[in-house]
Amino acid sequence: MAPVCVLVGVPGAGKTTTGRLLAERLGVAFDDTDAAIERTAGKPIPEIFLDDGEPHFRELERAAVAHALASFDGVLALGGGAVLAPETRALLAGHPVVFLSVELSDAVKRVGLGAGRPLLTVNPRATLKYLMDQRRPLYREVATHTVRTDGRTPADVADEVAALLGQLPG
Ligand SMILES: Nc1ncnc2c1ncn2[C@@H]1O[C@H](COP(=O)(O)OP(=O)(O)OP(=O)(O)O)[C@@H](O)[C@H]1O
Ligand SMILES: O=C(O)C1=C[C@@H](O)[C@@H](O)[C@H](O)C1
Ligand SMILES: [Mg+2]
Repeated sequence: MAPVCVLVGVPGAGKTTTGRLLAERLGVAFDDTDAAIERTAGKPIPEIFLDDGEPHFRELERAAVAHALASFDGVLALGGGAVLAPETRALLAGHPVVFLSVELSDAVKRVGLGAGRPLLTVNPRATLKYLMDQRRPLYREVATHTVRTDGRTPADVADEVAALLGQLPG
């Protein structure tokens, strides 16, 4: 069993929003490693960061991604920072991975004040720029496809991803 599609990208790329729409279109389940971590930990991500720290969150994230890649057969959205882990990048090889790209200006509009996103509570614009610069090469490394999302609706993005998946072998 393996996901039909794995979505990666920075916060605000639209992984959750587009992923849900894509799963509907494909008639498969949707899951989000952020939601899986919250189910396991029994508390929201901002609380995990506060109570246990980011390194503990990253441990939970590595385990959640590994579990989902081995056992989930729908559309899977990864947390924005999941690709930071070399083990996760290695596990993604061989999966259909779509990098949802977004420019800083659209991402800033989409995340607003960063509510619910513990890394973005102070100066979301500067932090997003840092995260994008740090992670863009990692998203590109794991991606089999890249889809631009700037100025496009989630439905339009989901349609393009669905079309790309139709071209994947097997
Ligand atoms: N293509 C789009 N156009 C406009 N708004 C969008 C688009 N995609 C997502 N949004 C909006 O941007 C916000 C963030 O989207 P979403 O939560 O799906 O991002 P994400 O990639 O899952 O972020 P995170 O990594 O923090 O989980 C939501 O309010 C969503 O409605
Ligand atoms: O970009 C990140 O590092 C994060 C993104 C979210 O999806 C969550 O996984 C968490 O808030 C950390
Ligand atoms: Mg999300």
